Amino acid sequence: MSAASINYTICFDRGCFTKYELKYSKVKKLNQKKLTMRGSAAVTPRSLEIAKIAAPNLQKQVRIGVLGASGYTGAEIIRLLLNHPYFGITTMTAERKAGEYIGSVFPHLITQDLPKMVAIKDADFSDVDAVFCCLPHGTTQDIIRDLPKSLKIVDLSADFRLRNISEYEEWYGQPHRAPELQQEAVYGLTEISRDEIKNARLVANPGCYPTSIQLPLVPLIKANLIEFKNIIIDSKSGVSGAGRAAKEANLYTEIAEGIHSYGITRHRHVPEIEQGLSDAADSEITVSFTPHLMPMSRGMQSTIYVEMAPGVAVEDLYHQLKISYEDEEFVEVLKKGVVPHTRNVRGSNYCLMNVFPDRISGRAIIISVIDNLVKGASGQALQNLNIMMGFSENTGLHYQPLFP
Ligand SMILES: NC(=O)C1=CN([C@@H]2O[C@H](COP(=O)(O)OP(=O)(O)OC[C@H]3O[C@@H](n4cnc5c(N)ncnc54)[C@H](OP(=O)(O)O)[C@@H]3O)[C@@H](O)[C@H]2O)C=CC1
Ligand SMILES: CC(=O)N[C@@H](CCC(=O)OP(=O)(O)O)C(=O)O
Repeated sequence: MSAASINYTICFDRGCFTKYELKYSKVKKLNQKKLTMRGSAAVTPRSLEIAKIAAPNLQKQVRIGVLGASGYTGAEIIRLLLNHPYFGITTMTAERKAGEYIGSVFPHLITQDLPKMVAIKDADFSDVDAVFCCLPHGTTQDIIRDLPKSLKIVDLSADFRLRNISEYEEWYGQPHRAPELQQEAVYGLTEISRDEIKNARLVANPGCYPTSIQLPLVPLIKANLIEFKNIIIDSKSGVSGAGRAAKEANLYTEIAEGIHSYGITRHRHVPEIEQGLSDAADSEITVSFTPHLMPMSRGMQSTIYVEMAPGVAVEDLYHQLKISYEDEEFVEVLKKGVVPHTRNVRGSNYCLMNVFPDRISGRAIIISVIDNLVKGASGQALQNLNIMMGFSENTGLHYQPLFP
């Protein structure tokens, strides 16, 4: 920028266009979906104003599609993307809510100018570089199979998480219809697999429970600090984990003022957790896993009971977690004795964890907390796409937890 003039670029996506056209007479409405203006202007209050608006838009160089924008993880990725300097939303899809604007489905987004949601069959992927696929598992395989091969994809569903197709079919109760894509998919537990994620076209974003469980256990298993048997995991989730589609079991009266277990011994995250832990151990690990539903909208805690390897003390587990995550922005091993609370990660991409001695000698209790919709879904998905597109991993993820 010279002292006398200022370079500006204005890149208007559909929806944003009219707003700025009214505001800045320099911008002529063209009959285009997208208009990019470049030039220079004398430094005046107006040109500075244009540049201020233009700078972030200029940089929105990656065009994003959100499939399943009308669901909880879709809404959450939109919330995060709206503050992302390089990713701009050009396409959004819905099923029942197709034809509606996001603000009518999610009023907390009503102030945002975003494209109308369309049915997937009507979506135009010609102006999309990457998609977040926020669709129910089972539906995702067919849809991803038909997307242009040039697209980078982060799939939030479980469809491509299990390498073993027959295991998928057993736990999800349906045939896998895109096994060839499964071979290509990279399991996207960011802190553990970022080197593979960098070169991936299709990333299978981990489940929320498996994220909260593998983050603390993988480093301890890799360091041989815990026994590979008798791992007991007790997890608790907020109700948004079940998605937005109406279900009787998720009515306020069924959830409020109580807590209950579900999926005992047969929850579909068991094979995903065991796959990750077995990879870390390089031998087969089985776990006891029981999820619970909590009367809160978002948040997740996993309490994990382990046996330490002979001669290992709780301090060794703590030290290992500390050194494993000392350079990680989104995983925080708390000070000794501090108990992680789900309320301290709400709305953020953080995982907080700590390890405590059990009163039974030789055993330890690990606690980790995440926001199921952020680190457990959309936040981690954004972390992964940042890596896939060559941006700094934390871009657009500087949200501090909400309080209260
Ligand atoms: N909620 C969570 O905490 C987490 C969820 N996930 C996974 O992310 C995915 C999305 O979850 P979530 O956002 O909670 O789910 P929701 O039920 O809230 O949203 C599902 C979305 O998919 C759309 N949809 C439903 N059926 C179809 C179909 N047949 N074809 C095309 N679109 C369809 C819905 O559109 P419409 O509403 O318009 O019908 C909606 O936009 C799931 O696979 C889930 O398991 C992963 C980690 C955590
Ligand atoms: C509370 C609740 O119902 N949670 C969901 C898990 C969350 C989720 O969406 O699972 P994926 O990450 O595999 O998609 C469940 O138990 O099936």
